[in-house]
Amino acid sequence: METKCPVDARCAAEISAMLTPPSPLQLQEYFEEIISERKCHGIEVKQDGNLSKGVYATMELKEGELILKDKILVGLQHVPNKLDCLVCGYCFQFIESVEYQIGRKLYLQSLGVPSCNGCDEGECSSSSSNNKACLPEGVIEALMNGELVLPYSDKFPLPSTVPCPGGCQEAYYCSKSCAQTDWESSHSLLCTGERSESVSIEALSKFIQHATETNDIFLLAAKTIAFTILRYRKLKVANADRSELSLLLEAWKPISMGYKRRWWECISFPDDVDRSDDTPFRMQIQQLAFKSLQLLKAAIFDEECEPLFSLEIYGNIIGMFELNNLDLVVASPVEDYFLYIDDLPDPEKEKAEKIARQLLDALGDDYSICCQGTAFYPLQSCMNHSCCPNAHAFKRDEDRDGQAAIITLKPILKGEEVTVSYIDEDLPFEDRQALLSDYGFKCRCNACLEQDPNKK
Ligand SMILES: C[S@@+](CC[C@H](N)C(=O)[O-])C[C@H]1O[C@@H](n2cnc3c(N)ncnc32)[C@H](O)[C@@H]1O
Repeated sequence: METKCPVDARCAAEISAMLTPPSPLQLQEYFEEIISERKCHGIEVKQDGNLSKGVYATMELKEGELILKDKILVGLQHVPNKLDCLVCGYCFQFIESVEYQIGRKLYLQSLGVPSCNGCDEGECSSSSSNNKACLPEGVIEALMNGELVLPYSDKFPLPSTVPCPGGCQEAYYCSKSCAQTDWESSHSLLCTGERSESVSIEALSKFIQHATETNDIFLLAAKTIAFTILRYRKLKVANADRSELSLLLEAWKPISMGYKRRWWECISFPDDVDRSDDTPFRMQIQQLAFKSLQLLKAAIFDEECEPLFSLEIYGNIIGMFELNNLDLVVASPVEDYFLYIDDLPDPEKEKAEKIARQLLDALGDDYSICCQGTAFYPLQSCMNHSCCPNAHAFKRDEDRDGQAAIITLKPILKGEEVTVSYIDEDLPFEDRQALLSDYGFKCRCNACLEQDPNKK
């Protein structure tokens, strides 16, 4: 049976206003501001005749050019990945020191905490299953408390850790400014520490537990809702005379720009479920979202922002993450450190390897895992797919935080659309179309038109 949410009926008019796509003018103004803020050159966001937006070149672009670095609007490090990498909770750069990152991982391994082999999207492996060498006593502690400094680690400096100002001991930052910005943008409502501004820390913990056990996309949806509520409160202080709805729509504007559909309607159908179970599967997903929403409501409800707690809005927020294919990946300095040692000339290498080799053996195959998560990038999420793309997301050596970098793959003419591939474009035609059907469209790029067996 379809899940009914009372807020959907009570706030129908507000929800409809929130889900109405922005007008071409609103869209143009919003993205012009973002493009100028990000100091990007040579691109614009435009709608086509069907009101679907895309990114277009406003000048000739050369091959290999960085065309945009996009900041995260809301982002999240995957929960299992938190055990492998300690990163800033706002900008997602690695923090503390190479020694601490290694020591922390070894310490968690020694407690039997499973490691998530994130970069390969592999399965979580239990550390005890690998044949890892033991280290002399006290090495792990010395790595973590700074007593053991590894040779050449000064070539890979990391910012020291700043704890969450709310005292939750779960979020850490690279600077006071990242801590403050995250606090003001969403964390003050989602913090479980003593300074939390949530309605109930107990309810919040229940919501977090449910999301951790089911799908951490709910944590990202909660961040989006907290972000909108906090923007609403700030706007209200500065514009006391404006109506609640106009303030809510203004607060919601950055999210309103993202392409959305209801999560239970657009979620990829799992391979291991019988196709005839499509309807029950989608109803189950809707029920799961409703359960999560009720837990979140008990934790951070704000009456003036009630439409944000409707299943319709919650489903559309999660669907936005589902359809926008925006992985958050940050390379680990631990990997760079070991590669650096390996590249040293002798006799420096021989000396440095004495300790490096022992650490590598103790860490095992998963010695270095990148930071992995999901994020919403306002500009990158406007890019359409092509199986013969002219740009791609590519992190250069200097890209050490969660920002997305888009680089051209070939020269792009003025007025041409800038496209990326959402999938592995080297797959055969049928496999590509099957994967793209999860995004709700049939690709008609030149490669697909050429390879379509049914082409006339
Ligand atoms: C990340 S958004 C891209 C921006 C989107 N066109 C918009 O209006 O916001 C992904 C969605 O755009 C549409 N899309 C992307 N590439 C497409 C393509 N090659 N052909 C048709 N639709 C496409 C699909 O609806 C997809 O779910």
